[in-house]
Amino acid sequence: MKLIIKNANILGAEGELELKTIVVGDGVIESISNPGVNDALEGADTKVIDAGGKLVAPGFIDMHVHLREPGFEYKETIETGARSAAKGGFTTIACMPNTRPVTDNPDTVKLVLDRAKEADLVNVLPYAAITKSELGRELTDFVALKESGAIGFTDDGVGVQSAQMMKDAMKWAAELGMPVIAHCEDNTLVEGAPVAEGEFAKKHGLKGIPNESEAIHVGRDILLAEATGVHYHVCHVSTEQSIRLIRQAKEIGIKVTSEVCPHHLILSEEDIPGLDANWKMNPPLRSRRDVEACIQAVEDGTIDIIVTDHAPHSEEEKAKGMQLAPFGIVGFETAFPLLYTKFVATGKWTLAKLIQRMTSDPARVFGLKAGKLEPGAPADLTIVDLEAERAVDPSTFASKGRNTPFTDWKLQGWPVATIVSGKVVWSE
Ligand SMILES: NC(=O)N[C@@H](CC(=O)O)C(=O)O
Ligand SMILES: [Zn+2]
Ligand SMILES: [Zn+2]
Repeated sequence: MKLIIKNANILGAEGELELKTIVVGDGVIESISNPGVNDALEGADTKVIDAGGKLVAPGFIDMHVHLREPGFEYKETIETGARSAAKGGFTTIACMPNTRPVTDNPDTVKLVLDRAKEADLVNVLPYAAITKSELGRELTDFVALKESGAIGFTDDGVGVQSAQMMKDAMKWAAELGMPVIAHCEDNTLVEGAPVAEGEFAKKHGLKGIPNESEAIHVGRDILLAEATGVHYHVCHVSTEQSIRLIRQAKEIGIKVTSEVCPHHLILSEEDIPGLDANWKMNPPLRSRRDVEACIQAVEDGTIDIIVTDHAPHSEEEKAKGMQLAPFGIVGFETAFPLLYTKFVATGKWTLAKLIQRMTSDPARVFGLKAGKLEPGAPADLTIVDLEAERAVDPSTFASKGRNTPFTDWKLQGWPVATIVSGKVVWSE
């Protein structure tokens, strides 16, 4: 059966919107034509969606998410996480290995892939751990993990503290042609601190996380990437200093790429309203200066992609308060409207630039066959109502997680339908 999407506004080569008809067959885009050209195809064996002039974009790709299964199903499952992703317009997501057991063995990689297949919603790409149980003591079996379907190695949730361990990991990964994805954090500089150094920490008598705790690892790892030739990708960049180091490394041709989260582009520590753990995440909200540096870095390409770091936790856990609650906020269902409202509707970025950082750029960085609207590409599509405006209401989330600092924010540009391999996996 063919799928025909009529009255689709798609981004043209110059970033302008053009009304087109998209024809999908066998899960693949067959053609993109001017209105009317393919009317004859409409018939018995076709399903027609009238997009009514709404934006039809390549499905969003999120290369940093936490699905919590196996082990923490009370926070999220692969199915609820995948549904939440679909609701946010994402069609491909890459999940972190800080599950229980940690995804440090082929069986767990396979379990994640099997559950994702059963859920049959979005494409789920698993990362595997760099070290066993993410304890930083012993490397995992990279060859077996690659064979089982892992797409890269990371100990996200914690930094790899030993430089020698990181160097060995990079050597092996380089040999296998796999990327190393790093949560950059020096434990000796952050012990027990729940928020960033700054006015908020001072006012509430909390220990502060300094910027160097991130940038020290970024600098160290760039040197190790240079020495080993690995593709090194920096997780959730949040400081001016990290950006300076990445910019310089790119200039001299080291294979480094990086990502940033919507909250680090929009919120600073000055915005935290009080001791509410829905504002607690790792890395923490930093200074306004850091936020501006992150925005600048997305604009000039120092930061390649935008990711959510979707990190659901239960309400009980988040109720433990700023000091004791776990780090992390949910991200799928607010990401696009937040970025559209703050950067595109205000005229700071073009729509094409935002979409690029969420689709073709992640596909380029990680070598995925996705992220583009063209004949032959998988029919992974997102339909977005750029006019729709409404307030964020966590009680409506498909995710089990309700932990967001954006409750009641009035946002514009909401996804209305998500299509994966030509199949509608979510619609309003
Ligand atoms: N980002 C977070 O604040 N938390 C993540 C871990 C991580 O991404 O480092 C989590 O797993 O909850
Ligand atoms: Zn992390
Ligand atoms: Zn993470």
